[in-house]
Parts: sequence; C-alpha cells; structure tokens
Amino acid sequence: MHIDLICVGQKMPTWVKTGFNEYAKRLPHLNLIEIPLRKRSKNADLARLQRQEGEHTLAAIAQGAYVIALDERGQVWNTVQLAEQFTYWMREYNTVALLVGGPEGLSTACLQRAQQRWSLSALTLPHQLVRIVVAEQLYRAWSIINNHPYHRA
Ligand SMILES: C[S@@+](CC[C@H](N)C(=O)[O-])C[C@H]1O[C@@H](n2cnc3c(N)ncnc32)[C@H](O)[C@@H]1O
Repeated sequence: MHIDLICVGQKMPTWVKTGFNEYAKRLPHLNLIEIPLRKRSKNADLARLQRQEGEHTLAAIAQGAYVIALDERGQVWNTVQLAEQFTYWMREYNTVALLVGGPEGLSTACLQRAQQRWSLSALTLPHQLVRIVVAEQLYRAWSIINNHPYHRA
C-alpha cells in the first residue's frame, strides 16, 4: 500500500524536514506531497486561499485512493487502534491519501471528500508539526503490525 501524505505548506524549516525524514525513511511507501501555501498578506481573503489550497489538495489525490482528513474534530485512535486501521487500509486499498490543511484548516470540499477524519488529539497543532506526528505514528503502527521492537506497550 502506498501512503500519500498531502500537506498544505512548502519550504519547511530544517527542524520539520529533519523530524519528518527521521520517520519517513523507516516507513516503506510513504510519499510526501506538498501543496504550496499562498502568502497571507494583511488584507488577504483567507477563505478564498483556503478554498484554492483545498482544490490543489484534491487534485493531488490519486484515483481510487482512500482519503483520510487530519482534523482535530475527527476520530481519536490509540496506537493499537491505529494499527488496526492501518491493517484494514492495507487489506482494502492500494493507496491511502492523508490530508493536512494549512493555517485555516482543510477546506469544506476536502473534509467532504474524506472517508474518515483522524484526530491526533483535541489540541490544535501547527500544520508543520502534524506531518512529523503522523509519520511517527504511522511508523509505530507499522512496527506493531510487523512485530518490530520500536513500540513497547
Ligand atoms: C493549524 S491547523 C488548522 C486549524 C484550523 N483552525 C482548524 O480548525 O482546522 C492545520 C492543520 O493541521 C491538522 N491538525 C492540527 N491539529 C490537529 C489535530 N489535533 N488532529 C489532527 N489534525 C490536526 C489539520 O489537518 C489542520 O487542517
């Protein structure tokens, strides 16, 4: 199964790239797709930018992919439950697309397109951090499924 992690935001600071790569390199078939984040000038129409970034996000979803929106209002899974979800995704789909929004969150169209919404917690996390947490948690779930000693219950 391929995992496309589609994130609004490009040109990440070094700490984000380093943190993300630390886990992404361990996880087979994790593909990061970055959607350009438009500049937020003082009088920017934020709703329009969010909608446009949402359109680019939707366009990046592979055909037939199972779509999961990262959203603080979504379902919360503990790590074992995430491993069960991961197992289900692997069994049923060739590609899973995980969507991460920008500063204003995912557009309504992205949320409507998603078959599931995954909440990492009730806290609002910065979009830069979310990709790192997702990569680490996916690696953790993968290590449980493969009896790798990374995860200790
Ligand atoms: C800064 S947050 C956007 C906050 C925005 N006000 C909202 O209500 O979604 C940027 C993105 O990070 C992701 N995100 C932030 N916190 C999250 C959480 N606790 N669980 C899942 N995803 C989260 C979501 O994809 C969100 O669109």
